[in-house]
Amino acid sequence: MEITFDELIDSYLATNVGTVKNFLSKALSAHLADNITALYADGLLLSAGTGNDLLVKHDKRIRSDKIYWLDRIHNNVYENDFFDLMDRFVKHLNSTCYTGITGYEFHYTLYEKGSFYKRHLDNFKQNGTRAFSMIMYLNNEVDGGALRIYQGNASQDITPNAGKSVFFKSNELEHEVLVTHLPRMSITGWLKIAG
Ligand SMILES: O=C(O)CCC(=O)C(=O)O
Ligand SMILES: [Fe+2]
Repeated sequence: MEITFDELIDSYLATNVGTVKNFLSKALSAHLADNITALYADGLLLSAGTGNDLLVKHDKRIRSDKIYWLDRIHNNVYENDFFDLMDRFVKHLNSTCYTGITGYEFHYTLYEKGSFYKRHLDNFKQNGTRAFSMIMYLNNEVDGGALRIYQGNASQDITPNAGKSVFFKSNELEHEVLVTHLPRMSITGWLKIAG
């Protein structure tokens, strides 16, 4: 069993914000970064929306990242390694914390230089199906682009280094992505409970 799983869960239980370095191996994060770079070069990344799926807005004043949804159907060997890792993590989380996660969704995210995502909650509905937010960073070089997470009057900044993962409850913690001065790459997703 990956020790990073327990480190991520323990830090979540202690502070409401789980973080762990090397959730993704160096090799896997490098391959995933290559994939997102290729998708970007091919023009396959889309402007991300906000709000629910029925009413997707593309408001560049709120967020300016670009995304690409991951799916096992794409049959990419590294993306499937990522999904295998997530399957092991969800199984471990459910068996140790009785979280009842039944699904997930993940997308690649690219913040071009100058991009950001203003303060928000990932799940603003009482009964939304997004239970936990989870982000894995793919960048070797970082300049700006911290993830700022708010709790009460306090906030903490998380530097988006390659391999690091962040994990928190989707309907509890407001957060924002500060302006990045270099391209910033990640996989962003949600662990879901039945709706
Ligand atoms: O990339 C991050 O650090 C956070 C992204 C985020 O908040 C989101 O996509 O909802
Ligand atoms: Fe978010």
